[in-house]
Amino acid sequence: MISLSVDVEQKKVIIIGGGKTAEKRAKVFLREKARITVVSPAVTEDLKEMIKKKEIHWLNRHFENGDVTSAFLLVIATDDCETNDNIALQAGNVPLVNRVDGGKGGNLHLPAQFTRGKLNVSVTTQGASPKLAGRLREEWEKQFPPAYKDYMDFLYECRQMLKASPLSKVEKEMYLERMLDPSYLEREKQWIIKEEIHTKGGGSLCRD
Ligand SMILES: C[C@@]1(CC(=O)O)c2cc3[nH]c(cc4nc(cc5[nH]c(cc(n2)[C@H]1CCC(=O)O)[C@@](C)(CC(=O)O)[C@@H]5CCC(=O)O)C(CC(=O)O)=C4CCC(=O)O)c(CCC(=O)O)c3CC(=O)O
Ligand SMILES: NC(=O)C1=CN([C@@H]2O[C@H](COP(=O)(O)OP(=O)(O)OC[C@H]3O[C@@H](n4cnc5c(N)ncnc54)[C@H](O)[C@@H]3O)[C@@H](O)[C@H]2O)C=CC1
Repeated sequence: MISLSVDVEQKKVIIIGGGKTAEKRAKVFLREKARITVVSPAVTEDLKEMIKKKEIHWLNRHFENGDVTSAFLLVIATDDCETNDNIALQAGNVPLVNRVDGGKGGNLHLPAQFTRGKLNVSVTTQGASPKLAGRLREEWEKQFPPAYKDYMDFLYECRQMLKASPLSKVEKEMYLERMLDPSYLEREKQWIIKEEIHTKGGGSLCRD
């Protein structure tokens, strides 16, 4: 298995099951602006809230064969292994299948993850120890303070400026390396380097 970043915005995500794990998945995919349908005869309080707010769609019944055909990403999250096996069998043409009980027929795991703007850090143990994945996420979150959000925008902006500049490959490399020094988490230092690149012919400069 390899880790990929997948854009699910406006993509159809179908979640079978309405329990605690289904709720966790619905929250993750809603944050990413997917179009979510939950199929389950019962849903958690939080899912009910999301349904009431029309953030997600609910089919209030048990799974039926054919429910999954239009999914871009399917989450199989009932608490019944045989039902999950049957759903997996129906999902042959679904590109992405997350089977939360770790059984056969899934082709992706949800990693433990966090973001700081454009930075996304995620880790998976492929079912060996979800708890270890969570523990690592907690440790790494501490290493990346909230200031990283703006820092990521700064790195992005500088890289675009460098790409548009007439600087040599070696000089560009030097700037890309220098910006990784932790001191550039400070706004004032960010401004200094941006001005420097701009003076040397690198793209436009916007001060917010
Ligand atoms: C295969 C996978 C599903 C998939 O492919 O998506 C899966 C499967 C199962 N998890 C179970 C249990 C627990 N899962 C967690 C936590 C997380 N589990 C997550 C992912 C995954 N879990 C995928 C593998 C990813 C990997 O290994 O890296 C995380 C990373 C992401 C998320 O789910 O949001 C999230 C941490 C997020 C964070 O902290 O950031 C905890 C700890 C806790 O809740 O504190 C426990 C209790 C302790 C324990 O049991 O270990 C059970 C048994 C259930 C039962 O006993 O009934 C199964 C089924 C089985 O393995 O049989
Ligand atoms: N992080 C993870 O990935 C975790 C995964 N799990 C796994 O997730 C699975 C579900 O666990 P929970 O969410 O805790 O269970 P839960 O008991 O909270 O929810 C199960 C849901 O499935 C629904 N359901 C049952 N039969 C159905 C059917 N035929 N069609 C549609 N919906 C149906 C029920 O109505 C209920 O909403 C378990 O297999 C467990 O092993 C559990 C904990 C963590």
